[in-house]
Amino acid sequence: MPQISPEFQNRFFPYQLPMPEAEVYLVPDFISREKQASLQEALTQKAAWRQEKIRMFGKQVDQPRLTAWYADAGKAYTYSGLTWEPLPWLPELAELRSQLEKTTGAPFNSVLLNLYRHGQDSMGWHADDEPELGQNPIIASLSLGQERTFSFRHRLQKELKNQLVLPSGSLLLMAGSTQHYWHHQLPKTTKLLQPRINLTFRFIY
Ligand SMILES: O=C(O)CCC(=O)C(=O)O
Ligand SMILES: [Fe+2]
Repeated sequence: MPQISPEFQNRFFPYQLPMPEAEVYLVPDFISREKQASLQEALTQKAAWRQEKIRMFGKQVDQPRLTAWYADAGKAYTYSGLTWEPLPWLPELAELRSQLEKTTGAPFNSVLLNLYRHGQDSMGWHADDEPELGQNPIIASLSLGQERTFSFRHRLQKELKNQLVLPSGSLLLMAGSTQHYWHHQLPKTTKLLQPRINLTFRFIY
């Protein structure tokens, strides 16, 4: 099972969130200030954004965000009931992957991109616990652009919650038993917001 390195755990200990039965780090400025805007621009232009549908109350409706999925050849992934065929890595994504692998000591072979166009784009409560992610998945989630609120809620003790703001350039790393015990979401807001790109790097078996 892939593990995050003791070097990462020591170096980023101050950034670990105080959540029981979880291992979550929020590292601000993981992507340098100079790189954030150009990366967001490049990915907005070049990523193969798709408008996927979801079934809601028996109807097909647009997912409230655009998505794109890149992975090593031969990997297929089922996500919210959709099966994805991987696209070859863009150079920008390959570079982020190697930066993440170097820093965390963990391997990543896929990345899901989410584009939240405005405050009404969102992602509902879920855990990243699909079987192909394995027992204790390590999910490295990068944010670019508009800062957004992100929340955690314990799956058994519903009163245990944590709400954070994900700034541009930040890394949210979820590891250990986080996905077993916690759900997370990116809620809608009525505030007028600029676009945000989220990249979640994963390892698929
Ligand atoms: O946009 C985010 O920060 C959350 C994305 C997420 O949870 C996911 O892709 O599974
Ligand atoms: Fe997620």
